[in-house]
Amino acid sequence: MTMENGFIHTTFNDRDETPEIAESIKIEVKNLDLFYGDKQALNSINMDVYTKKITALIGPSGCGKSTFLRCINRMNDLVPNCRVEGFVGIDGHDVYDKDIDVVAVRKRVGMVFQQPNPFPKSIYENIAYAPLMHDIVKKGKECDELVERALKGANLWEEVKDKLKDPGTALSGGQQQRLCIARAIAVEPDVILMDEPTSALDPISTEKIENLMLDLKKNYTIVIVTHNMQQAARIADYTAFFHLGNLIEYSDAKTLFVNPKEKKTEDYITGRFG
Ligand SMILES: Nc1ncnc2c1ncn2[C@@H]1O[C@H](COP(=O)(O)OP(=O)(O)OP(=O)(O)O)[C@@H](O)[C@H]1O
Repeated sequence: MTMENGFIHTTFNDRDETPEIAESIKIEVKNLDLFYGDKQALNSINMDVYTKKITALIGPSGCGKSTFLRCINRMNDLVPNCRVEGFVGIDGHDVYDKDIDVVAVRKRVGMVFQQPNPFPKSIYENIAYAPLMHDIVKKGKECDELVERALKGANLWEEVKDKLKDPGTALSGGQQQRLCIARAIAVEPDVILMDEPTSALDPISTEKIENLMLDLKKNYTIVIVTHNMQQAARIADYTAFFHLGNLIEYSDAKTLFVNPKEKKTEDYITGRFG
């Protein structure tokens, strides 16, 4: 389908014409405020993220997309002077509950970053390290099978099956990013967060990752930050537009791109600012 606003000429990929009526909620965000020191970076965000869907976060630089993404697995805990108020729930469990095991949260919520960041270890060890540490598998056959499964799940197996002992860092950028995705799915998360996962990649590697995301959403809930609106239109089921720390509009992707309700959203997607 061709976009009607004249700016993005793309087709919507693999998505129903009308969204399902009753989606199940995987992540519930209520009245979320975030401060870096005195500076408020997120203002009372309310948003439900739906199970086994791709949700894209878009908006101009500095609007809070990455900050919001990092709230979901508490990566912002690692930032000094960062304070979070409000509720982030995964399957109804408060991620910021004082008794919650943060390591367990990060195991359920995997993350893939802008720059592929394989460990300085072999391809095999990149995948096996966390599952062995978390006692998900035992060394040997069980672990070998998991490594194969994760690499197949990330559409990388055929390219690396004969060189599993080679360093992960020796792969191409696109292969390294798929290795990082394989590493994320190896611990069997529910949610995968992706922070501009293709911005460092060439168009062919980008297409492979986008196709991979469409495969992965059969099993995982995916939230992706992207600067690339065409990418959001191609792959996302839902899209959220942020501006200056506010969630301006959130809807199924088709509505947001073709028939946005807010003037600010329309101005952004038609290239008037940002
Ligand atoms: N560690 C930090 N300490 C202080 N301020 C920060 C920190 N990280 C982000 N910010 C500020 O918070 C705001 C939101 O930043 P964030 O990186 O979340 O935006 P973004 O929409 O992801 O931007 P970009 O698209 O450029 O990555 C910005 O004003 C930024 O300067």
